[in-house]
Formats: sequence, structure tokens, C-alpha cells
Amino acid sequence: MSPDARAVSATGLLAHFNEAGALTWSDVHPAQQWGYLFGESDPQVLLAAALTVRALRMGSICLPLDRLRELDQLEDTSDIDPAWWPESGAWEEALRHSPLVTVGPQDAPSRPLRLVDGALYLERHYADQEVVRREMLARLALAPPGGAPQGQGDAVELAIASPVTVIAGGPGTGKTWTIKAIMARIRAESPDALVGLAAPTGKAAARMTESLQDPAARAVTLHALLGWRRGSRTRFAHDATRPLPHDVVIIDEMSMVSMSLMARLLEALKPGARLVLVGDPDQLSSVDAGSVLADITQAPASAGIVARLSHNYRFQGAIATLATAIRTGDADAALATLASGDPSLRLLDGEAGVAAVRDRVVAAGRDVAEAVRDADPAHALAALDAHRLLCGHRSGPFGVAPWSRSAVAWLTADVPGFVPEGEAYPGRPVMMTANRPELGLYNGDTGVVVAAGGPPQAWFSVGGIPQAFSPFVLDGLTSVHAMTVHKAQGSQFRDVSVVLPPAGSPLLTRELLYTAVSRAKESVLLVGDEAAISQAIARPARRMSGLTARLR
Ligand SMILES: Nc1ncnc2c1ncn2[C@@H]1O[C@H](COP(=O)(O)OP(=O)(O)OP(=O)(O)O)[C@@H](O)[C@H]1O
Repeated sequence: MSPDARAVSATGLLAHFNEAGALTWSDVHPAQQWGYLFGESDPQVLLAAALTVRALRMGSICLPLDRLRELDQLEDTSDIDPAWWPESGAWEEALRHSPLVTVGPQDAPSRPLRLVDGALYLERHYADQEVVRREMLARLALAPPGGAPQGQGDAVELAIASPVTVIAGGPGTGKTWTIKAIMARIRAESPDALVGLAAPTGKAAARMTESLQDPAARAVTLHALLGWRRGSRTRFAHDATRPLPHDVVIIDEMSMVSMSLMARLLEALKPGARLVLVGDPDQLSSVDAGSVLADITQAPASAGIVARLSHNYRFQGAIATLATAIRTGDADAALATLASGDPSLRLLDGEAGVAAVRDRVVAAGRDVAEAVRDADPAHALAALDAHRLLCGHRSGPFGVAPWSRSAVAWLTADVPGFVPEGEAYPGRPVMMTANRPELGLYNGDTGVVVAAGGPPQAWFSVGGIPQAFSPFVLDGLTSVHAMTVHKAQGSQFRDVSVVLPPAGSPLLTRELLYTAVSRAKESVLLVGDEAAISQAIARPARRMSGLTARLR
């Protein structure tokens, strides 16, 4: 732990957990503040408060007291002495009597924490979860009776009749096709209906618009749909008192929507509006806390409104078999598929892994360089997307930073004409790190510098059409020789190479591996060993929330 993560003034249990690397200053500090403001000094209560803040930081909505030790590999990655843990009965008792804690779902919010069904929440996150629970239950109560929807046809019928529908499936399972069919039905049956299309990020919204190929359909970000106001994190122009005008709202890439954004969306729908949630619940979740799509799809009460699309229309081969094995937690099947000798899959470790990545980076770099030499931006962009190097980590030996440096060194050595000097060298692969909606460019979009009959310009595919931008007007442009799996979510590439986090890394989860593998259309090279694969598959990210249990 870095020294500044130490909470200098922490004492007792908080100090132990802080020094062991389990709690950072940003977890300890609010707990201490609340203790001071509300007159609570019981170390067990302050520890629970700090662990709840930590759980939120890791993406969970609440801290289930009886499942604490399995949370986020707390004990794998820190030096916690098991003797420090309070006895769970006494711990819950201390929380029940604490001035920091509201007990049960009923009482009005007046304290920072709330204890419901054995789980501790920050009041604001409990309130968001309650909005989602209440609104979802009201919609589920009005859903047409019937069994679980099977396939695309049922999903379309349901979306026409039910106040809420979930369309869940991996890449290529026909989610976009189903959205198009729903929109065609709505147009045929109620031509005046106002349909809103949105996605959690600008890039996902742009991709939704592009893939619908419908001049009358334009997707926006969820923030834009709700009317985001500058300077306000939580207030939107549309809420329960000023609802959205839409009769139907369709959200794509729903796995990236946080609990709080889902709460704001549900509050803002006008009475009678229908909601269609589309996404892949097995992928990595939102940056902010929550895993709403997975929570909803797992709740037995939602069985009648969740259409799980499982037939892969785009590809069938070994990649799909591997993705399914990962998704269903079958490590033996995953390892057997990897060992089957299918040319689309390879698992290599150590020097062999590095050498194989080098070969792929150089081969793809040669294709990009050739297109750049021919001043052919369309070909350069296609070559750029033919291979992508993905890392679980941003920094550290398994991260984007050192692998990018290696890639630059390999390209410099092996690709004639690749001279990485300055900001705008021809062949530089670049990525947007900010949204520029007025230009049609979004955070995470990738492009390449090409000099096509003039000074070098950054070329991006905007709505499928190559367009040139001066690299100097695009602030926050970075090189993209490698990217995180998180950033690659929502994109696919012909070939993907994945540097797995080492066994023991808290990032090595089933969702990370599934998301990485399912980015590939034709081949996947995994750099790591069988232990890392098994560990990832055995470890679903387990974001905790009370939503699944309370949707009844
Ligand atoms: N019922 C169907 N019959 C024939 N082709 C289909 C059907 N459904 C989807 N497809 C085709 O399969 C391919 C993948 O479908 P689609 O793009 O809708 O998948 P998706 O789940 O949205 O994928 P992604 O998440 O990658 O965007 C498309 O080419 C689509 O036209």
C-alpha cells in the first residue's frame, strides 16, 4: 500500500485493517467522520461502516455481514489476521444499537447507514435500490402472465405487451436484430408512439445508432436522455415530477448501467411507458456500484420477462464454446476447449506467450503501416481493428502501460516506416479519452494517424465512414497499442490477444475473462496459465446487492 493510503489517525480495528492493506484512507475517513458526528465510538461499528464504503468502492451496493470474508478477496490480498474479525452475532447486535444505523426497511432515513436483511448499506444506495425494487415490482405485477420467453419472437411479443422486458444475450445472439423487430412492430401498430433509445456511454449510444441502420432512430446517452445538468451529479431535468415524454424506452449495453442511474431512469418514466432492457449480464458491470442487469435477470420474480438469447448467429466455433464454458462456470470444459488444438484458440505462458503476442502485434502493425503508406485510411482503420491487445490491469507488469511500451519497441524494430516520434506520426494508433459529441467522437473510440495527401491527420470511423480530424484539435488523444478489457467492452475485433492478470489478482474474475474472450470474432490468444484460467472462472465478481433477494 502506498503511504498516503494510510489513515494516520486510525486507531484500533480500523488501524489494523488499514495497515493490513484491506482498508484505505478513503474508507476509514468517512467512518471516523460519522462516528464523530453521531457519537459512535464502538470499533466494530466503525469497522463495518468503513468496510461498507470499501464494498461500494469495489462495486457492491451493500455489505452482507455473513458473507464478509468472501468479499472481493479481502483475505487473499491483504494481511488480515482472522482473529481481528468481530464475532458476527455480537457485530450485528452492536450495529442494531448504533446511532449510525437505521434498522429495517421502514424507518425514515436520518442516519448514514441502514441494516436490512443482515446487510449494511449507505442510506443513499439503499434508497436507490428501493426505487429500483419498487418500480420493477410495479412493472412485474402488470407483465402478461406466461412462462419464460423463448427466443427472439417471444421477446418481441413481450416488449409490445409488458411494462418491462429484458433481452439478455452475448455478442452475436441477435439482440440488435430483436430491437429492430420491436421498433418495426411499434411503428406498424402505433405509428405515433415516441420511442427513446439510449445506452450508458456515448460510444455505446453511437454504436447502437450505427447498428440499427435506421435513419429515424438515434440513440443518446442515458444522461442525455434524462437531461443531465452540468455541475449536478444526481439531478436530471427529467424525474418523477417532469417525466420523460417517451412511450417506450429501449436501453442497450444495460450491463454497464449502475444502480443509481437505473433508479433515476425508472423514476423518470411516465406512467404507462414501457421499458426494454438489452444487454449481456455476464459481462463486466458498471464503473459505479451495482450490477442491476445481472440482479434482475437472476431474480425468480423476473423469469417471465427475461428473454435469454443463446443462439449465436455470428459464429459457432470454439470461441463460442469457450465463452459458454466460462459463462457457466465450467473450468474443465474451458480448459478442454483451450487444449483441443482448435486454431482459433491458444493459451501460452511466459516467453512463448510474449513471443506469440509480438508476432501478432507486428503482423497487424505491418498491415496498418502498409495502408498508411498507401494513404488509405479505410484500410488502415480496418487493419487497426483486425487485432487488439487487451490487458486486465491498467498498470503493473501485466498492465496496459508496459505492454504498450513493448508493442512500440517491437513495431519500431520490425515494421519498416514505423517511427514513433511526436504526436502525429503516420501509423500512430490513437484513442479518444473524452466525449466530443459535436464531432461524433466518444471516449474509447480508436483511430489511426494517416497522411492522405496533406499533413498527418487522425482518422476515425464515424458512423461507419472514415473521417479525418486534426490531432491537435482533439485533446486527450492517447496511443492505443493495448487497452483494458473494460475499455474494449462493446467492441469486437477479428483477433484478440489477452494478457491475463496473474493468479491472485483481484481483477481476475469470470466476467473479465468472459468479456475478453467474447471480444474476438476469429481468434483468441490468452497469455497466462491454466491456474489463472481456472481461478478466473471460479470467481464470479460477486457484486453484492439486496436487489435480487428483495424483488419478490
Ligand atoms: N433471427 C435471425 N435470423 C437470421 N439472422 C439473424 C437473426 N437474428 C440475428 N441475425 C443476424 O445475426 C447477426 C448478429 O445479430 P445482432 O447484431 O442482432 O446480435 P447482437 O446480439 O446485437 O450482437 P452484438 O452484441 O455484438 O451487437 C446479425 O448479422 C444479424 O442480422
